[in-house]
Amino acid sequence: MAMNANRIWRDPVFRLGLLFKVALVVLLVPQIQQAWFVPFVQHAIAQPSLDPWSSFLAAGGDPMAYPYGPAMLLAHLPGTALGMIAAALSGSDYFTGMGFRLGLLGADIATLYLLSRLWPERPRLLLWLYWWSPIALYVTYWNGQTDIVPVALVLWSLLLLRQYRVGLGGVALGLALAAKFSMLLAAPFVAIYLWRNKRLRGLMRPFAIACGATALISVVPWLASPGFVRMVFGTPESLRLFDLALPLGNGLRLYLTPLLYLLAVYGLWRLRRISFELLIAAIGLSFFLVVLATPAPPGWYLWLVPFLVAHQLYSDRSARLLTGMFSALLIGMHLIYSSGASLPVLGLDPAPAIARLGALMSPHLHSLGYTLLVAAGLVLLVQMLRERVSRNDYYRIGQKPVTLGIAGDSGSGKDTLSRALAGIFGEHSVVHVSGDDYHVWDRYAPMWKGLTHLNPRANDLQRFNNDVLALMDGKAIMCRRYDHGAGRFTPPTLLDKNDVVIASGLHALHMQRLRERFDVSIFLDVDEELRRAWKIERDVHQRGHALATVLASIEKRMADSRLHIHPQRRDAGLVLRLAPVNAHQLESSTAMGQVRLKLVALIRNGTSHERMARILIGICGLHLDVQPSEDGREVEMTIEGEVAAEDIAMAARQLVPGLQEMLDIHPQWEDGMSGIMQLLVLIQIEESLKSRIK
Ligand SMILES: Nc1ncnc2c1ncn2[C@@H]1O[C@H](COP(=O)(O)OP(=O)(O)O)[C@@H](O)[C@H]1O
Ligand SMILES: O=C(COP(=O)(O)O)[C@H](O)[C@H](O)COP(=O)(O)O
Repeated sequence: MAMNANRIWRDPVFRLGLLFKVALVVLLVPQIQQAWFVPFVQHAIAQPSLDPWSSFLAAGGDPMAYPYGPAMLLAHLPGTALGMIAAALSGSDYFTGMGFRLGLLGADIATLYLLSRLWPERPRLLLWLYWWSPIALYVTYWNGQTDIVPVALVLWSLLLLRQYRVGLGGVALGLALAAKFSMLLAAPFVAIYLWRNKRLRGLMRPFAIACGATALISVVPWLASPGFVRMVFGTPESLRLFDLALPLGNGLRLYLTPLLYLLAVYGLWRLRRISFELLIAAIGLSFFLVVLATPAPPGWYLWLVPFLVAHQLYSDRSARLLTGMFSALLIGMHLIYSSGASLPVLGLDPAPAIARLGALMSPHLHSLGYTLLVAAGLVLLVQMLRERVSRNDYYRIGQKPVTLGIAGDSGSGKDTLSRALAGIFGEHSVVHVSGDDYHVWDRYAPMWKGLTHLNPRANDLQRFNNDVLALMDGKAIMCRRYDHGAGRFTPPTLLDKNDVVIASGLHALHMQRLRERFDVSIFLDVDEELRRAWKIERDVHQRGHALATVLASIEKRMADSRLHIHPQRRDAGLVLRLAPVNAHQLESSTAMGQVRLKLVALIRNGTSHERMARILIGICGLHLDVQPSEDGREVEMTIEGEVAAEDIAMAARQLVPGLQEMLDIHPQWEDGMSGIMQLLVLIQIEESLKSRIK
């Protein structure tokens, strides 16, 4: 990512833009900076005080001069101080304003850098869309607003959030709030994003503490200052949120902007899981709603620019056309009706000519122009809603749980694979239903003299299927557990819905109605000698059975295994067969964990295996033998070799990048064939989710 940032600095489009912006900094003197912002910051430097707001008012300053918090002042100090030094050396106060504007150029460059880190794929297009953005050029350099500072801080916070650096991310958002309180509009969306993603829920507290503490430390000390309260809280700007209101009689008014904003917050809350991309879309849409629903000052439109850039980066030409139209209408309107800049170095001041043009515009024409602007904005907002949300892959797949069915004989590794998969999604996001919990009787029932556990009649498969289908539909179930230690059932407990449903059991793929609903159906077809060795090891040492009992049970179950368990193999989308590389290892006294295994994977859904094979060989250093079927609908891969968990993680980033946000923030990847099975299941999940989108 940093490489793209370096590419940006070297790009002629950046360098030309920088030259152009330096020229604007030198030549343009925005009225609001000259009349308000610069005198305030200059006073804060020349007359240092812990309460610059009261000090400025006491010196006869304009109460409208600086409606911003301490963080904004902090951002303006360096440039302005430099400018004041240059002014003192040169005897021309012009440099003070230039220093102030250089500070804004710095925030502008920081914003470009942050955008290049957030969306690194197309750096050249990003330069055209942001660095030459007409709205950004107009708001920051012609109108002279300083919203670029809080916008940069919000983007910094979002980038840190995506990197899970929530402490610093909270501080950044707290500083954005302390620069301009309106940035509070973004906070509910960030909170919902952290809360709705179980993998991120634990990050919410540190983020909120860091953000709240920073905002409080940055603002509370000045709440006792009458000057601060008057200049920062008393501004008419924040009251614009209430301008759009429906009169309901008796002085009662329905405020539409807060209403629309709250509906946007609720809309995000309704989503099950929210990707970072959806978070960005939601914040951008809410800013857009607020800006369109109020007679927003030009600075508020700058809040939209990063989100319009993201929209244009990932949409087609129509998004750029619509954004261009919206920008032209916005700038056309505000050039006439908002303050601008003069060019004293060139002896130019377009203000009188613009005022004359404004005088020609009747209120009707002004309203017509504003209506056109809002109409273009609404069309753009609807396009963003459609393309950034409704068509968002994550949005379309994320609203239903991912469901996995794992069947196999006793001791074939169903629970082990279930635990390994829960390790990469995070236990917090997985609900696991085991077929053992649906045995009709406990270990001591006399029925087991006649029936084996492998007989479907010894299991309440109807309830198993209904419960799994309920979880697939996002409903909670009541379920008892079979305790293999005691051989008894535990009392039923509530099993809540979750993002990933894993249903493992002897008969998990037995019922067609259920089998067809799984995103991935897996059959563990372990080498028989290996399975016996595993089962004996486990049943004797973990479940307390006598060796003779286990051996007798294995023999007794052979018929039912062939009759009821193995037929499920033909219905599985993914058949995984673990076998010892050297069969004699099982005969010798090799410890179970030392037996080197190979994996034969039969993949039935026509997954393109070429890239997978390349990465398993290239990144994981494995030996592969790939046998596609004649019709290309199946492929059998024999995988051998040693592979470390970190290589599995790297392969996953390459093979299933789209699933990264579904995994835990610290996925527990496994070494060896277990890790390969984790990877193969993820690949099948992605294939299945793609079919959901079609
Ligand atoms: N991939 C694997 N590698 C090594 N040992 C395994 C693997 N899968 C399962 N085992 C071992 O086999 C035994 C049975 O596994 P388990 O998951 O309980 O099977 P099941 O749930 O199908 O009855 C366990 O003791 C486990 O340690
Ligand atoms: O065959 C199985 C199924 O479990 P699994 O597929 O996990 O082997 C077990 O023997 C029964 O659940 C009884 O358990 P226990 O023998 O503990 O009473």
